Amino acid sequence: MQPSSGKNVNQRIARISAHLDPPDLHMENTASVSRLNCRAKGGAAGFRVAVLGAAGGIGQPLAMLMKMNPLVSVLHLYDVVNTPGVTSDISHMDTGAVVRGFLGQQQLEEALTGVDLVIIPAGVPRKPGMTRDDLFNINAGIVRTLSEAIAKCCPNAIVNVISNPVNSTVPIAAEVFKKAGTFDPKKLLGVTMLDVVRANTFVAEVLGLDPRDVNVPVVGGHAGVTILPLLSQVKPPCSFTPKEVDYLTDRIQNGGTEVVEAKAGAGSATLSMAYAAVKFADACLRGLRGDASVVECAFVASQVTELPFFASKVRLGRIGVEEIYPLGPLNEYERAGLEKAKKELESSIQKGVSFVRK
Ligand SMILES: NC(=O)C1=CN([C@@H]2O[C@H](COP(=O)(O)OP(=O)(O)OC[C@H]3O[C@@H](n4cnc5c(N)ncnc54)[C@H](O)[C@@H]3O)[C@@H](O)[C@H]2O)C=CC1
Ligand SMILES: O=C([O-])CC(=O)C(=O)O
Repeated sequence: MQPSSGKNVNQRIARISAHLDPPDLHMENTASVSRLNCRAKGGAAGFRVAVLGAAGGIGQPLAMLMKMNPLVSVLHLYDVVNTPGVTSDISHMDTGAVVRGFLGQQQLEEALTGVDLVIIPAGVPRKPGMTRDDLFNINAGIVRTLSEAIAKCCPNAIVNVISNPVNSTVPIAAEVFKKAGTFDPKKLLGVTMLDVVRANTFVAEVLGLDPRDVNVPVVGGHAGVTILPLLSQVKPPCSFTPKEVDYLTDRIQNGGTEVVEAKAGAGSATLSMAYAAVKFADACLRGLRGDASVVECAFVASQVTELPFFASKVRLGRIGVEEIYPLGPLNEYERAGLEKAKKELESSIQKGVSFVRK
């Protein structure tokens, strides 16, 4: 019995292998990967996406949700630690995207080659008592290194920057791309979607609505007073008392700190951020596919104000950011908030620029 059952198994493997493309070389580097971890024929058509920092608190659920996205055909998971395990785990999900893992700096370029969208949640998160700017010293260097590799390996990809402080890391990426001669302002986007997601949730609570029916534009940047919700432009149209405006503005601006404090040293928002990142990445991919009227808020190179970068509503299309919308009519409260936001943003942007130019 023994020899014949072994033979049957081998025949079965041979039959399955005949339906598979050549083995995925990247995966062969990982621990328990067999010949069967190859790309199945008939895998979904779609976009190629890389997640840099894929083994982290945001990276893992983000990778899982991207594996569930029908617009994704190939998902590259890169980190400096633990990608073999995360890749093996996620690759068992019976969704269309093929998952490949890349571990360590020596595999970074391979992870980036040929991708359409790069999502960057790599870097350290806050602990209670820290500001996002306190992360600059570590995360600036990480984003610079990753951006250099992007400029080299996938200069035409759309780049979604999540790593904090976003107000500085986006200018850092822009400077790296400028140095490399690859900067395309339409393709570099700082992810501020979590501010919109929070604003929709908190406003819906106050109004007694389903958050899915609420849309709050949040402009400026992604830290404290630079996060400027435009409560006068909420859809559906509504009004708030001055007390509600104060409460909502404060809660939206400090939503990140609320989570940092609740996690008490164990990091910052990861699950809601992964959700927001995937919502935003999906919008970028729908734009790339050619869908009409894909509009989201993002921190981009902009002429909406006198600052070189600013978050506002943008229309996403085949080439990335196809249109940046003006802020629209602001009330007095929002105009005062805008002045405060610009002051802080200016120095955060300059700090990022100087980091690369120094
Ligand atoms: N834009 C936004 O709205 C938000 C941004 N963030 C930021 O996202 C970043 C990541 O947060 P978490 O996932 O919670 O942190 P984490 O520490 O759980 O994960 C970060 C991951 O990055 C990896 N990493 C470190 N250096 C790397 C490098 N050179 N190349 C590739 N990967 C590298 C680490 O190994 C780790 O797996 C933080 O900077 C955090 O402040 C967090 C929440 C919201
Ligand atoms: O607050 C943090 O450090 C993480 C973050 O950006 C957010 O949750 O909005």
